[in-house]
Amino acid sequence: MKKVLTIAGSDSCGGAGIQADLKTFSAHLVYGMSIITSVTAQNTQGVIDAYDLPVEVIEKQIRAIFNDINVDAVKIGMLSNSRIISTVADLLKFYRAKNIVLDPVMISKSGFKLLKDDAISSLISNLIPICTIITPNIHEANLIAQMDIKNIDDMKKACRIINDLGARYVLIKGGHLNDDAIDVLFDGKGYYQFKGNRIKTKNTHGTGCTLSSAIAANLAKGFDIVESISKSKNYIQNAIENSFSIGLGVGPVDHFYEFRGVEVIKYER
Ligand SMILES: Nc1ncnc2c1ncn2[C@@H]1O[C@H](COP(=O)(O)OP(=O)(O)OP(=O)(O)O)[C@@H](O)[C@H]1O
Ligand SMILES: Cc1ncc(CO)c(N)n1
Repeated sequence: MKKVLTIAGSDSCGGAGIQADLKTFSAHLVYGMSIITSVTAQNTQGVIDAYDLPVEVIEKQIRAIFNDINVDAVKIGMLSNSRIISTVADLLKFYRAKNIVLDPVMISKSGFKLLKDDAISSLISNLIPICTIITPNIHEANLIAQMDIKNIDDMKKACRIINDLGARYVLIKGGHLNDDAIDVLFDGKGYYQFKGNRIKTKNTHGTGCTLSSAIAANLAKGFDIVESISKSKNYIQNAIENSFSIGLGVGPVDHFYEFRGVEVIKYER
């Protein structure tokens, strides 16, 4: 059984963060583990508050896992301040963690800052150089590459800039542009486009968390980077197509659509 670790924040309503990551791992039939960095109070209408765990507690969780278990892939989500970022980076380096998928979470869909403004430079200098792949959305890519991305050509330019900062693979997600949901990968040499059809729904809570966790699960299973992204893009496309409402605001995607097939075996008495 492949073992995948998420280092991220808790989302009380279960659509994003640690909860989305663990659901995604389960749906990919890998064994999921979690390091909680922050506890958020949030629902489908937004993030109400966030409480960061002390770095000592985060460090103890990471040491507990790596001192005992061989981790096949790591997904990094919400790390809210520069002390947490440098602690996580130092420990992942120390334990020689492999297949690190960095989702540089910065701001929630409702506008709550999940990363302090002054921590972006720490994310760039500490985490980008050690990750296997970084998966920013347009807004995050703008801040990291200092650009104003408007189209696919701009996405390509930003990919190259972020690759120069030390990320081996860069996947910029086009969910926030208009038209099709096209994600662009740069592998240091060339570009790949992963094209999804834009689905008209408000229920897209946790799409970024889900995509990055799926990539980590697929890398753990041994697929190469392009195959891992391609499978994960299919997974998120189906998960959004089957998304649903659970409250008044932005609902979650369906991690387990594949398990909801039509029942073919009935019983008789
Ligand atoms: N309406 C949509 N239809 C189809 N695909 C979508 C849609 N919205 C987002 N996606 C896809 O979902 C994935 C996540 O992208 P997105 O840009 O939403 O991430 P994000 O902003 O980091 O998400 P999060 O809200 O979790 O922070 C990408 O593959 C993107 O193309
Ligand atoms: C804890 C958490 N991580 C990530 C996101 C993504 O937006 C969120 N809303 N909450």
